[in-house]
Amino acid sequence: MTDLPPIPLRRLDPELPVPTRAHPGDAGVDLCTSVDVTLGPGERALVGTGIAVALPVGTVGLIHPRSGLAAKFGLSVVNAPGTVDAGYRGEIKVCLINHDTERAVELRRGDRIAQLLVQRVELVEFDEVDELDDTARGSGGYGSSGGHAGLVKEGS
Ligand SMILES: O=c1ccn([C@H]2C[C@H](O)[C@@H](COP(=O)(O)OP(=O)(O)OP(=O)(O)O)O2)c(=O)[nH]1
Repeated sequence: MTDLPPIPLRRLDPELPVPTRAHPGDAGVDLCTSVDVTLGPGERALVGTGIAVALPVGTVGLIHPRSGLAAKFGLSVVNAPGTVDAGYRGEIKVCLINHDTERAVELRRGDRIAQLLVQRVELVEFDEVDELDDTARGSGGYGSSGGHAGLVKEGS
């Protein structure tokens, strides 16, 4: 359910299906690879999906991995989530990576390899200042709150 109008989509590869949700209410629509590809352990490849879209300004397309392929084969997206800018009209591509250390992943043309989510984004401007306001977190990050034996608190 959205108040955005339907997003224009071109099938650059008419034999591949229009991306759809696996179930009503799913956040993403599945993207297919337009090519056969075998990824050895640790290998990556940029694959086409055969589709191009015209996203409205104020939205972004995010390319996420599919959790089933990630859990079962170690397949992910190198730059997850990939960013599809509203002004982009080229073919959506997915930079896949096989994180498994032993087994190759074989993908066939038409396999659903990733998912595309469309979200609204704030197109903010930035205002350079000399000082930022104080907060409880301050400049703490990168595990500063602990929660794991390997995350040693600064100063301890
Ligand atoms: O997973 C992705 C990521 C990006 N793109 C396309 C759409 C996006 O609008 C464009 C540029 O992506 P990004 O800004 O992430 O790449 P860049 O390396 O900064 O390239 P550029 O200099 O063209 O912005 O490439 C994809 O098809 N798939």
